[in-house]
Amino acid sequence: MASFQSRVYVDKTRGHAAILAIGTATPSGCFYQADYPDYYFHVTNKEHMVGLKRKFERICDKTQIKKRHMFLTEDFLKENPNICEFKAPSLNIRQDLLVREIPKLGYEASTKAMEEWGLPRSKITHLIFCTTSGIDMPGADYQLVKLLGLSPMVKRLMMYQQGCSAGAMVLRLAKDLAENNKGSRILVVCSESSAIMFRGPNENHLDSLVGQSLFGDGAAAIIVGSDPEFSIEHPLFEIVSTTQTILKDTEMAMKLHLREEGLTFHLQKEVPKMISENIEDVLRHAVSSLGISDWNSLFFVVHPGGRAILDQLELKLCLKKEKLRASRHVLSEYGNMTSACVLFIIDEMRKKSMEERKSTTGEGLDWGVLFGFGPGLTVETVVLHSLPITSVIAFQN
Ligand SMILES: CC(=O)CC(=O)SCCNC(=O)CCNC(=O)[C@H](O)C(C)(C)COP(=O)(O)OP(=O)(O)OC[C@H]1O[C@@H](n2cnc3c(N)ncnc32)[C@H](O)[C@@H]1OP(=O)(O)O
Repeated sequence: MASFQSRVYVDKTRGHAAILAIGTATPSGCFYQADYPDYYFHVTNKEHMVGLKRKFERICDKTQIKKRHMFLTEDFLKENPNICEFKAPSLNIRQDLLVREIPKLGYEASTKAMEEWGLPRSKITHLIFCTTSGIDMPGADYQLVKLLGLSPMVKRLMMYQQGCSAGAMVLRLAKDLAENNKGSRILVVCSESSAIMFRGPNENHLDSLVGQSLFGDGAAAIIVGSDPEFSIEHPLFEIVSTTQTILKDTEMAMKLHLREEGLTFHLQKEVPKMISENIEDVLRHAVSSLGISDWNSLFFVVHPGGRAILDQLELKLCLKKEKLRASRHVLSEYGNMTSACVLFIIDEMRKKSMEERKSTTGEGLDWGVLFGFGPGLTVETVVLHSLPITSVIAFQN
Protein backbone atom coordinates (compact mmCIF):
# COMPACT_ATOMS: atom_id res chain seq x y z
CA MET A 1 0.00 0.00 0.00
CA ALA A 2 2.77 2.40 0.97
CA SER A 3 4.63 1.87 -2.28
CA PHE A 4 1.38 2.39 -4.25
CA GLN A 5 0.85 5.72 -2.48
CA SER A 6 4.35 6.88 -3.22
CA ARG A 7 3.89 5.95 -6.93
CA VAL A 8 0.72 8.08 -7.01
CA TYR A 9 2.67 10.95 -5.43
CA VAL A 10 5.47 10.76 -8.02
CA ASP A 11 2.97 10.78 -10.91
CA LYS A 12 1.07 13.76 -9.54
CA THR A 13 4.01 15.99 -8.79
CA ARG A 14 6.58 15.21 -11.51
CA GLY A 15 7.81 18.36 -13.21
CA HIS A 16 6.01 20.75 -10.88
CA ALA A 17 7.68 24.04 -10.10
CA ALA A 18 9.08 24.21 -6.60
CA ILE A 19 10.09 26.89 -4.12
CA LEU A 20 13.86 26.46 -3.85
CA ALA A 21 14.74 29.13 -1.26
CA ILE A 22 13.15 31.89 0.84
CA GLY A 23 14.47 35.14 2.35
CA THR A 24 12.65 37.85 4.32
CA ALA A 25 13.41 41.37 5.54
CA THR A 26 11.74 44.14 7.55
CA PRO A 27 12.67 47.78 8.23
CA SER A 28 14.34 48.41 11.59
CA GLY A 29 11.54 50.59 13.01
CA CYS A 30 9.44 48.41 15.32
CA PHE A 31 6.10 49.45 16.86
CA TYR A 32 4.44 47.50 19.65
CA GLN A 33 0.67 47.29 19.29
CA ALA A 34 0.10 47.86 23.01
CA ASP A 35 1.74 51.31 22.73
CA TYR A 36 0.48 52.12 19.24
CA PRO A 37 -2.79 53.99 20.03
CA ASP A 38 -0.84 56.48 22.22
CA TYR A 39 1.83 56.89 19.56
CA TYR A 40 -0.63 57.16 16.65
CA PHE A 41 -2.86 59.83 18.22
CA HIS A 42 0.21 61.74 19.42
CA VAL A 43 2.09 61.68 16.11
CA THR A 44 -1.01 62.66 14.13
CA ASN A 45 -1.69 65.45 16.65
CA LYS A 46 -5.21 64.16 17.37
CA GLU A 47 -4.97 63.52 21.10
CA HIS A 48 -8.09 65.65 21.65
CA MET A 49 -10.20 62.95 19.87
CA VAL A 50 -10.50 61.01 23.10
CA GLY A 51 -13.49 58.83 22.14
CA LEU A 52 -11.94 57.82 18.84
CA LYS A 53 -8.69 56.99 20.58
CA ARG A 54 -10.56 54.67 22.97
CA LYS A 55 -12.13 52.96 19.98
CA PHE A 56 -8.72 52.56 18.34
CA GLU A 57 -7.42 51.03 21.57
CA ARG A 58 -10.28 48.50 21.44
CA ILE A 59 -9.53 47.69 17.79
CA CYS A 60 -5.76 47.33 18.35
CA ASP A 61 -6.43 45.12 21.34
CA LYS A 62 -8.57 42.77 19.22
CA THR A 63 -6.08 42.39 16.35
CA GLN A 64 -3.85 39.83 18.09
CA ILE A 65 -0.93 41.70 16.56
CA LYS A 66 2.02 42.07 18.94
CA LYS A 67 4.25 44.30 16.83
CA ARG A 68 4.75 45.72 13.36
CA HIS A 69 7.79 47.03 11.47
CA MET A 70 7.47 50.31 9.58
CA PHE A 71 9.60 52.74 7.57
CA LEU A 72 7.67 55.77 8.84
CA THR A 73 9.42 57.20 11.89
CA GLU A 74 8.17 59.90 14.24
CA ASP A 75 10.80 62.31 12.85
CA PHE A 76 9.72 61.67 9.27
CA LEU A 77 6.06 62.21 10.15
CA LYS A 78 6.87 65.46 11.99
CA GLU A 79 8.75 66.70 8.93
CA ASN A 80 5.85 65.71 6.64
CA PRO A 81 2.67 66.61 8.56
CA ASN A 82 0.37 66.14 5.54
CA ILE A 83 0.80 62.38 5.87
CA CYS A 84 -0.68 62.66 9.36
CA GLU A 85 -3.88 64.33 8.12
CA PHE A 86 -6.80 62.18 7.07
CA LYS A 87 -6.96 63.79 3.64
CA ALA A 88 -4.15 66.11 2.55
CA PRO A 89 -2.02 66.00 -0.59
CA SER A 90 0.92 63.76 0.26
CA LEU A 91 1.42 61.35 -2.63
CA ASN A 92 4.73 62.94 -3.71
CA ILE A 93 6.26 62.50 -0.25
CA ARG A 94 5.05 58.91 -0.02
CA GLN A 95 6.29 58.15 -3.53
CA ASP A 96 9.76 59.62 -2.85
CA LEU A 97 10.11 57.35 0.17
CA LEU A 98 8.69 54.20 -1.41
CA VAL A 99 10.37 54.43 -4.80
CA ARG A 100 13.65 54.49 -2.85
CA GLU A 101 12.92 51.98 -0.07
CA ILE A 102 10.75 49.27 -1.68
CA PRO A 103 13.49 47.96 -4.04
CA LYS A 104 16.04 48.19 -1.19
CA LEU A 105 13.90 46.07 1.16
CA GLY A 106 13.32 43.65 -1.72
CA TYR A 107 17.09 43.53 -2.22
CA GLU A 108 17.65 42.59 1.41
CA ALA A 109 15.15 39.71 1.20
CA SER A 110 16.54 38.62 -2.20
CA THR A 111 20.15 38.41 -1.02
CA LYS A 112 19.05 36.10 1.81
CA ALA A 113 17.09 33.90 -0.62
CA MET A 114 20.05 33.78 -3.04
CA GLU A 115 22.43 32.84 -0.25
CA GLU A 116 20.19 29.94 0.77
CA TRP A 117 19.71 28.86 -2.85
CA GLY A 118 23.47 28.60 -3.40
CA LEU A 119 23.66 29.10 -7.18
CA PRO A 120 25.19 32.17 -8.87
CA ARG A 121 22.94 35.17 -9.62
CA SER A 122 23.66 34.70 -13.33
CA LYS A 123 21.35 31.65 -13.20
CA ILE A 124 18.30 33.84 -12.53
CA THR A 125 16.34 34.01 -15.80
CA HIS A 126 13.15 35.81 -14.69
CA LEU A 127 12.13 38.36 -12.07
CA ILE A 128 8.63 38.97 -10.73
CA PHE A 129 8.45 42.03 -8.47
CA CYS A 130 5.21 42.74 -6.65
CA THR A 131 4.21 45.75 -4.55
CA THR A 132 1.07 47.69 -3.68
CA SER A 133 3.28 50.38 -2.15
CA GLY A 134 3.91 53.11 -4.70
CA ILE A 135 4.29 53.03 -8.45
CA ASP A 136 7.08 54.16 -10.82
CA MET A 137 8.73 53.74 -14.23
CA PRO A 138 11.16 52.18 -14.74
CA GLY A 139 9.82 50.16 -11.84
CA ALA A 140 11.05 48.50 -8.67
CA ASP A 141 11.87 45.42 -10.78
CA TYR A 142 14.38 47.47 -12.80
CA GLN A 143 15.90 48.97 -9.64
CA LEU A 144 16.31 45.50 -8.15
CA VAL A 145 18.07 44.19 -11.26
CA LYS A 146 20.60 47.02 -10.77
CA LEU A 147 20.96 46.51 -7.01
CA LEU A 148 21.51 42.76 -7.37
CA GLY A 149 23.69 43.05 -10.48
CA LEU A 150 21.42 40.65 -12.39
CA SER A 151 21.82 40.21 -16.12
CA PRO A 152 20.14 42.95 -18.20
CA MET A 153 18.61 40.05 -20.14
CA VAL A 154 16.53 38.94 -17.13
CA LYS A 155 12.88 38.79 -18.16
CA ARG A 156 10.98 41.06 -15.79
CA LEU A 157 7.34 41.27 -14.73
CA MET A 158 6.38 44.24 -12.53
CA MET A 159 3.13 43.91 -10.59
CA TYR A 160 1.95 47.18 -8.99
CA GLN A 161 -1.24 47.75 -7.00
CA GLN A 162 -2.56 44.20 -6.76
CA GLY A 163 -3.33 44.05 -3.03
CA CYS A 164 -2.91 41.16 -0.65
CA SER A 165 -4.03 38.30 -2.91
CA ALA A 166 -0.95 39.03 -5.04
CA GLY A 167 1.20 36.99 -2.63
CA ALA A 168 -0.54 33.91 -4.00
CA MET A 169 -0.77 35.32 -7.53
CA VAL A 170 3.03 35.51 -7.80
CA LEU A 171 3.22 31.77 -7.09
CA ARG A 172 0.70 31.10 -9.87
CA LEU A 173 2.75 33.18 -12.33
CA ALA A 174 6.10 31.76 -11.22
CA LYS A 175 4.76 28.21 -11.63
CA ASP A 176 3.59 28.92 -15.18
CA LEU A 177 6.92 30.53 -16.08
CA ALA A 178 9.02 27.76 -14.52
CA GLU A 179 7.08 24.92 -16.07
CA ASN A 180 7.02 26.44 -19.56
CA ASN A 181 10.63 27.59 -19.77
CA LYS A 182 13.02 24.69 -19.28
CA GLY A 183 15.92 25.50 -16.98
CA SER A 184 14.44 28.81 -15.86
CA ARG A 185 14.95 30.13 -12.33
CA ILE A 186 12.52 32.82 -11.23
CA LEU A 187 13.26 35.31 -8.48
CA VAL A 188 9.95 36.42 -6.96
CA VAL A 189 9.91 39.45 -4.65
CA CYS A 190 7.00 40.91 -2.68
CA SER A 191 8.05 44.16 -0.98
CA GLU A 192 5.42 46.19 0.89
CA SER A 193 5.05 49.24 3.10
CA SER A 194 2.07 50.72 4.90
CA ALA A 195 3.57 54.19 4.25
CA ILE A 196 1.38 54.40 1.14
CA MET A 197 -1.76 54.30 3.34
CA PHE A 198 -0.77 55.73 6.73
CA ARG A 199 -3.09 58.61 7.60
CA GLY A 200 -4.66 60.35 10.58
CA PRO A 201 -7.95 59.25 12.16
CA ASN A 202 -11.40 60.42 11.07
CA GLU A 203 -14.57 59.57 12.97
CA ASN A 204 -16.55 59.19 9.75
CA HIS A 205 -14.16 56.62 8.30
CA LEU A 206 -13.80 53.87 10.86
CA ASP A 207 -12.78 51.28 8.29
CA SER A 208 -9.74 53.45 7.56
CA LEU A 209 -8.98 53.42 11.29
CA VAL A 210 -9.17 49.61 11.27
CA GLY A 211 -6.58 49.69 8.45
CA GLN A 212 -4.26 51.77 10.68
CA SER A 213 -4.30 48.94 13.22
CA LEU A 214 -3.44 46.17 10.76
CA PHE A 215 -0.75 46.94 8.20
CA GLY A 216 3.00 46.55 8.55
CA ASP A 217 6.08 46.62 6.29
CA GLY A 218 8.09 43.66 5.05
CA ALA A 219 9.60 41.97 2.00
CA ALA A 220 9.89 38.32 1.09
CA ALA A 221 11.82 36.78 -1.80
CA ILE A 222 11.64 33.23 -3.12
CA ILE A 223 13.35 31.39 -5.95
CA VAL A 224 11.16 29.10 -8.05
CA GLY A 225 12.19 26.50 -10.62
CA SER A 226 11.31 23.09 -12.05
CA ASP A 227 13.52 19.99 -12.26
CA PRO A 228 15.90 20.99 -9.46
CA GLU A 229 19.58 20.14 -9.59
CA PHE A 230 19.41 17.99 -6.46
CA SER A 231 23.17 18.13 -5.87
CA ILE A 232 22.88 21.87 -5.12
CA GLU A 233 19.21 22.85 -4.94
CA HIS A 234 16.89 21.81 -2.10
CA PRO A 235 13.21 22.27 -2.91
CA LEU A 236 11.00 23.25 0.01
CA PHE A 237 7.47 23.06 -1.43
CA GLU A 238 6.13 22.05 -4.85
CA ILE A 239 3.55 24.36 -6.40
CA VAL A 240 1.03 21.79 -7.55
CA SER A 241 -1.96 23.76 -8.85
CA THR A 242 -3.49 27.23 -8.67
CA THR A 243 -6.94 28.80 -8.99
CA GLN A 244 -8.32 32.32 -8.86
CA THR A 245 -11.92 33.14 -7.91
CA ILE A 246 -14.00 36.30 -7.63
CA LEU A 247 -16.54 35.90 -4.83
CA LYS A 248 -20.08 36.74 -5.93
CA ASP A 249 -21.60 40.07 -4.82
CA THR A 250 -18.51 41.24 -2.90
CA GLU A 251 -17.27 44.01 -5.19
CA MET A 252 -17.86 46.73 -2.59
CA ALA A 253 -16.31 44.76 0.31
CA MET A 254 -12.73 45.97 0.04
CA LYS A 255 -11.52 48.89 -2.04
CA LEU A 256 -8.27 50.79 -2.21
CA HIS A 257 -7.87 53.92 -4.34
CA LEU A 258 -4.67 55.80 -5.17
CA ARG A 259 -5.34 59.51 -4.59
CA GLU A 260 -3.42 62.72 -3.86
CA GLU A 261 -3.68 61.74 -0.19
CA GLY A 262 -2.10 58.32 -0.77
CA LEU A 263 -3.82 54.95 -0.96
CA THR A 264 -7.26 55.13 0.68
CA PHE A 265 -8.66 52.02 2.37
CA HIS A 266 -12.32 51.01 2.41
CA LEU A 267 -13.41 47.85 4.17
CA GLN A 268 -16.79 46.40 5.04
CA LYS A 269 -17.17 44.66 8.39
CA GLU A 270 -18.60 41.59 6.67
CA VAL A 271 -15.34 40.65 4.89
CA PRO A 272 -14.47 37.76 7.27
CA LYS A 273 -18.03 36.38 6.86
CA MET A 274 -17.94 36.75 3.06
CA ILE A 275 -14.69 34.80 2.91
CA SER A 276 -15.78 32.07 5.32
CA GLU A 277 -19.11 31.54 3.54
CA ASN A 278 -17.28 30.76 0.31
CA ILE A 279 -14.09 29.13 1.49
CA GLU A 280 -15.22 25.53 1.65
CA ASP A 281 -16.40 25.54 -2.01
CA VAL A 282 -13.11 27.14 -3.08
CA LEU A 283 -11.11 24.57 -1.12
CA ARG A 284 -13.15 21.59 -2.35
CA HIS A 285 -12.60 22.72 -5.93
CA ALA A 286 -8.86 23.28 -5.41
CA VAL A 287 -8.13 19.84 -3.99
CA SER A 288 -10.78 17.86 -5.93
CA SER A 289 -8.21 15.92 -7.98
CA LEU A 290 -6.40 14.77 -4.79
CA GLY A 291 -9.47 13.09 -3.28
CA ILE A 292 -8.98 14.87 0.07
CA SER A 293 -12.06 15.72 2.15
CA ASP A 294 -10.59 15.84 5.69
CA TRP A 295 -9.41 19.45 5.90
CA ASN A 296 -7.38 18.68 9.03
CA SER A 297 -5.17 16.39 6.94
CA LEU A 298 -3.88 19.50 5.10
CA PHE A 299 -1.44 22.20 6.20
CA PHE A 300 -2.67 25.79 5.77
CA VAL A 301 -1.02 29.04 4.74
CA VAL A 302 -3.75 31.70 5.04
CA HIS A 303 -3.31 35.40 4.34
CA PRO A 304 -3.94 36.95 7.77
CA GLY A 305 -5.87 40.00 6.55
CA GLY A 306 -7.14 40.37 10.10
CA ARG A 307 -7.69 38.09 13.11
CA ALA A 308 -11.41 37.71 12.37
CA ILE A 309 -10.67 36.27 8.90
CA LEU A 310 -8.54 33.51 10.45
CA ASP A 311 -11.12 32.88 13.20
CA GLN A 312 -14.05 32.52 10.82
CA LEU A 313 -12.15 30.38 8.32
CA GLU A 314 -11.00 28.10 11.13
CA LEU A 315 -14.58 27.77 12.38
CA LYS A 316 -16.08 27.14 8.95
CA LEU A 317 -13.57 24.41 8.03
CA CYS A 318 -13.68 22.92 11.57
CA LEU A 319 -9.90 23.23 11.75
CA LYS A 320 -7.95 22.23 14.83
CA LYS A 321 -6.34 25.20 16.60
CA GLU A 322 -2.82 24.31 15.51
CA LYS A 323 -3.72 24.44 11.79
CA LEU A 324 -3.42 28.21 11.56
CA ARG A 325 -0.44 28.50 13.93
CA ALA A 326 1.98 29.78 11.29
CA SER A 327 -0.53 32.28 9.86
CA ARG A 328 -1.38 33.60 13.34
CA HIS A 329 2.31 33.78 14.26
CA VAL A 330 3.13 35.99 11.26
CA LEU A 331 0.09 38.21 11.96
CA SER A 332 1.23 38.59 15.55
CA GLU A 333 4.90 39.33 14.79
CA TYR A 334 4.52 41.54 11.70
CA GLY A 335 0.85 42.53 11.13
CA ASN A 336 -0.69 42.41 7.66
CA MET A 337 2.21 42.90 5.20
CA THR A 338 -0.08 42.74 2.15
CA SER A 339 1.38 40.43 -0.55
CA ALA A 340 4.47 39.47 1.48
CA CYS A 341 2.47 37.81 4.28
CA VAL A 342 1.89 34.37 2.76
CA LEU A 343 5.59 34.02 1.84
CA PHE A 344 6.55 34.86 5.45
CA ILE A 345 4.11 32.15 6.56
CA ILE A 346 5.68 29.54 4.25
CA ASP A 347 9.07 30.50 5.68
CA GLU A 348 7.79 30.24 9.25
CA MET A 349 6.19 26.86 8.52
CA ARG A 350 9.29 25.22 7.07
CA LYS A 351 11.51 26.62 9.85
CA LYS A 352 9.21 25.43 12.64
CA SER A 353 8.76 22.04 10.94
CA MET A 354 12.53 21.67 10.86
CA GLU A 355 12.96 22.88 14.43
CA GLU A 356 10.34 20.39 15.65
CA ARG A 357 11.89 17.60 13.55
CA LYS A 358 8.72 16.95 11.58
CA SER A 359 9.01 14.58 8.63
CA THR A 360 8.09 17.22 6.02
CA THR A 361 8.39 20.98 5.52
CA GLY A 362 4.57 21.17 5.86
CA GLU A 363 4.29 20.37 9.58
CA GLY A 364 4.81 16.66 8.85
CA LEU A 365 1.91 16.58 6.33
CA ASP A 366 2.16 16.05 2.56
CA TRP A 367 -0.47 18.36 1.08
CA GLY A 368 -1.38 21.91 1.90
CA VAL A 369 -3.34 24.90 0.70
CA LEU A 370 -2.35 28.56 0.52
CA PHE A 371 -5.06 31.26 0.36
CA GLY A 372 -4.57 34.88 -0.71
CA PHE A 373 -7.44 37.38 -0.25
CA GLY A 374 -7.70 40.74 -1.96
CA PRO A 375 -9.99 43.36 -3.46
CA GLY A 376 -12.75 41.93 -5.60
CA LEU A 377 -13.12 39.99 -3.34
CA THR A 378 -10.54 37.83 -5.02
CA VAL A 379 -9.43 34.52 -3.57
CA GLU A 380 -6.23 33.01 -4.93
CA THR A 381 -5.67 29.37 -3.99
CA VAL A 382 -2.44 27.43 -4.35
CA VAL A 383 -2.13 23.71 -3.65
CA LEU A 384 1.31 22.93 -2.24
CA HIS A 385 3.14 19.67 -1.74
CA SER A 386 5.64 19.65 1.10
CA LEU A 387 8.96 17.78 0.90
CA PRO A 388 10.79 15.42 3.24
CA ILE A 389 12.76 17.37 5.78
CA THR A 390 15.84 15.14 5.78
CA SER A 391 17.13 16.58 2.51
CA VAL A 392 16.47 20.13 3.69
CA ILE A 393 18.30 19.55 6.99
CA ALA A 394 21.23 18.04 5.11
CA PHE A 395 21.44 21.18 3.00
CA GLN A 396 21.22 23.49 6.04
CA ASN A 397 24.16 21.77 7.65
C1 LIG B 1 -5.30 45.04 1.27
C2 LIG B 1 -5.74 43.75 0.72
O1 LIG B 1 -5.70 43.57 -0.50
C3 LIG B 1 -6.21 42.63 1.55
C4 LIG B 1 -6.38 42.77 3.02
O2 LIG B 1 -5.84 42.03 3.77
S1 LIG B 1 -7.40 44.00 3.57
C5 LIG B 1 -7.61 43.71 5.27
C6 LIG B 1 -8.61 42.64 5.55
N1 LIG B 1 -8.86 42.66 6.95
C7 LIG B 1 -10.09 42.64 7.46
O3 LIG B 1 -11.08 42.51 6.77
C8 LIG B 1 -10.19 42.82 8.94
C9 LIG B 1 -11.04 41.75 9.53
N2 LIG B 1 -11.47 42.15 10.84
C10 LIG B 1 -10.84 41.81 11.98
O4 LIG B 1 -9.83 41.13 11.97
C11 LIG B 1 -11.49 42.24 13.26
O5 LIG B 1 -12.80 42.70 12.99
C12 LIG B 1 -10.72 43.34 14.02
C13 LIG B 1 -9.39 42.80 14.51
C14 LIG B 1 -10.49 44.57 13.16
C15 LIG B 1 -11.57 43.74 15.26
O6 LIG B 1 -11.85 42.58 16.01
P1 LIG B 1 -13.36 42.14 16.36
O7 LIG B 1 -13.32 40.84 17.02
O8 LIG B 1 -14.21 42.27 15.15
O9 LIG B 1 -13.72 43.20 17.46
P2 LIG B 1 -15.01 44.10 17.61
O10 LIG B 1 -15.13 44.37 19.06
O11 LIG B 1 -16.19 43.52 16.90
O12 LIG B 1 -14.54 45.40 16.84
C16 LIG B 1 -13.78 46.41 17.48
C17 LIG B 1 -14.32 47.74 16.98
O13 LIG B 1 -13.94 47.85 15.60
C18 LIG B 1 -15.07 48.16 14.81
N3 LIG B 1 -14.87 47.56 13.50
C19 LIG B 1 -14.46 46.32 13.22
N4 LIG B 1 -14.37 46.15 11.88
C20 LIG B 1 -14.71 47.31 11.32
C21 LIG B 1 -14.80 47.77 9.98
N5 LIG B 1 -14.47 46.98 8.93
N6 LIG B 1 -15.21 49.04 9.76
C22 LIG B 1 -15.49 49.87 10.82
N7 LIG B 1 -15.42 49.49 12.11
C23 LIG B 1 -15.03 48.23 12.35
C24 LIG B 1 -16.24 47.57 15.57
O14 LIG B 1 -17.46 48.19 15.25
C25 LIG B 1 -15.86 47.79 17.02
O15 LIG B 1 -16.20 49.08 17.43
P3 LIG B 1 -16.70 49.31 18.96
O16 LIG B 1 -15.56 48.84 19.86
O17 LIG B 1 -16.94 50.76 19.06
O18 LIG B 1 -17.92 48.47 19.14
